[in-house]
Amino acid sequence: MKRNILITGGAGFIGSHVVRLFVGKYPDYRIINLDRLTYAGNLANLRDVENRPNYTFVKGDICDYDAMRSLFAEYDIDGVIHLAAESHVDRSIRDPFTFARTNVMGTLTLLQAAREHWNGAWEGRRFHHISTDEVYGALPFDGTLFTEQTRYDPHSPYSASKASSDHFVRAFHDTYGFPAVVTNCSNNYGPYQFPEKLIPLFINNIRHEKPLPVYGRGENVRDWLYVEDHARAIDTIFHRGRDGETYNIGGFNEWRNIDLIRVIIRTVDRLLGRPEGASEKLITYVTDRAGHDLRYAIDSRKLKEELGWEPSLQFEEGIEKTVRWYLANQEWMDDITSGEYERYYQEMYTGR
Ligand SMILES: Cc1cn([C@H]2C[C@H](O)[C@@H](COP(=O)(O)OP(=O)(O)O[C@H]3O[C@H](CO)[C@@H](O)[C@H](O)[C@H]3O)O2)c(=O)[nH]c1=O
Repeated sequence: MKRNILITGGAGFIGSHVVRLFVGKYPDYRIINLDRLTYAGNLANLRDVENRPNYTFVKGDICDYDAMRSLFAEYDIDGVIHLAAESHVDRSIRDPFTFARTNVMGTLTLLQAAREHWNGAWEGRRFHHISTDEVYGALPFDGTLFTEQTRYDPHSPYSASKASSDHFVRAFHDTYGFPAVVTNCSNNYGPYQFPEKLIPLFINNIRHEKPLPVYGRGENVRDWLYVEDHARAIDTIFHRGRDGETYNIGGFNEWRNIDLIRVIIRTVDRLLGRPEGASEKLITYVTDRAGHDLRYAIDSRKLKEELGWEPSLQFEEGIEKTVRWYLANQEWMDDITSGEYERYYQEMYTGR
């Protein structure tokens, strides 16, 4: 079947994996990647697909209503996978306006453009909104999990903006019958992640023997999922999920930050031929993140039971692959860690 699918934020970390999967797996689909190319958007993430005949890149801003209307008309878009977002919690603490603009107004703008273009003919159309488990707030260390019924309780400006965007998507479904689905995923890791996030930041710092800034006492817990498994879940839900539903996506793979950091240190040291534990000395406990959520853990049984998806990669294998990728792609890392990044890094971590 021929389809015209708009993927927003396709030059970002998760977006680039979704674009790669769809371009390769669905030669009959036309994949339009819309990205504003902010600091985190990088066309180098898509070098291997940029010349494929079913792939088109468009530089643009999801907040630009006229541009979005023209885009829907020009490509006669019938499906949207919306990943474009500001995603880094620490940045949201310093600059909440940007998060409200992109994540809330950007999502609303896209919803309106899609609603206008589809004009009530919902059959065969779909708006898949990609969100986060952070909207659910924080869990204690008691084994409980976020389910699709968990009440929203966001704490950071980032998660507040994502929660708001999720509410707009559901409001469009409930008010207009708009064909939307929402997914909330846990922490992703893998190739092409911007090195402000824990795993690529620490791999790069270990390589350069720079301090590893552990927030607080390193006791916060996150659930980690390999990014290609997330992309497969999106493929499954985009095609077979039910309108108006929410699906949680997670790895059933909880790690305390400090334990995860030790695994990364061991893996990088081994692959660089350094003595075991040599880089442990780089661990530096720093001031905690304001409002730092203690624990995220997600129950993705609904997705497994209804649609048969489950993570395919064991964490040990995923981390090994990820570390190897960053060490083998130092040029990619060097390109994005020059200029503006260096200023951000200094501001963020000097004297923290
Ligand atoms: C960057 C950094 C992070 N941390 C801690 C904070 C968190 O407890 C944990 C992971 O941090 P981050 O990599 O920033 O990810 P986190 O805040 O959990 O949020 C991620 O995961 C979310 C899904 O849970 C996504 O919605 C977000 O977009 C994504 O950024 O490591 C440190 O201890 N030191 C650091 O330098």
